[in-house]
Amino acid sequence: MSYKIDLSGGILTFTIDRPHIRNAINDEVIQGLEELVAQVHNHDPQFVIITASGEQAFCSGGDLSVYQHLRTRNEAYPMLKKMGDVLYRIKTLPVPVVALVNGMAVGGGCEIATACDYRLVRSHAKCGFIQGTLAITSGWGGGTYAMETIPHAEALKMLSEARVYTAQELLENGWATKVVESEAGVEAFFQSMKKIRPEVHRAYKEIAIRKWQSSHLKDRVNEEIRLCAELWEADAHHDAVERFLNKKK
Ligand SMILES: CC[C@H](C(=O)O)C(=O)SCCNC(=O)CCNC(=O)[C@H](O)C(C)(C)COP(=O)(O)OP(=O)(O)OC[C@H]1O[C@@H](n2cnc3c(N)ncnc32)[C@H](O)[C@@H]1OP(=O)(O)O
Repeated sequence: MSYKIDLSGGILTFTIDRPHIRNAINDEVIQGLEELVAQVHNHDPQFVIITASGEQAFCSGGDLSVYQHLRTRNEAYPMLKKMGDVLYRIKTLPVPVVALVNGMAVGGGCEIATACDYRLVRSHAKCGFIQGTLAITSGWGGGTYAMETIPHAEALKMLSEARVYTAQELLENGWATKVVESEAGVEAFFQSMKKIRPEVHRAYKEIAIRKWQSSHLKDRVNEEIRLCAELWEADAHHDAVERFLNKKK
């Protein structure tokens, strides 16, 4: 299985479990995220955590060995939309969603972390919207969420530079909630959050969801997905993916 879902101490944890491929996202992981959303509504946890196996990567984005076969905008759109839809459902879950960024989060991996309410970033982790180096934009909603999460200039810079940022840089631009050296830092975060009753956390999440609904966040995400699909079919994108996949051959 490419993922794990565990419930413990009122926390539902989703772990991407493909460390050999830097926890890249394939269709099975997308289905797992859809299962995560269903389990939140079944088990009523206090918090949701999204993380990944190993220390090297949180997530390296879409699995290029699989998605390289999507050539046209019409072929790419269904994958982008399916992942974009489940990421929106994760963002609008009725409880706080915490990304434990255990390692590199690049491309769609950075989008997943950005969709979460909080980002606890390990000090060695580097994260960035590197889609620009593949001649596309974010395509799962992450660009829209970045504009919601950090100041405009910082978001536009992070998206447009298409590079990885250090944990310290991510703390300075507001993307990282906290840089954690070890599990103790994560534990301290949850001990603090658990001092407040679940119904208060849910009420504040409701306020955020109402803001996103009234500002048509979902429509903005859908436009991002459409634009990414358009750029996807250009030779510049396919050539960049080809270079990555052939880099070691
Ligand atoms: C809308 C979202 C959008 C989309 O879905 O298209 C994207 O996410 S676009 C961005 C797609 N992701 C990338 O371009 C990142 C590609 N990966 C890397 O740049 C590096 O792997 C990095 C920086 C994440 C880690 O580098 P490191 O040197 O630590 O590891 P390797 O590069 O040697 O990778 C180990 C092994 O995993 C394979 N790998 C890594 N990432 C991916 C990926 N996203 N898709 C497929 N395969 C991936 C890599 O090829 C190596 O395989 P091996 O057979 O061992 O050579």
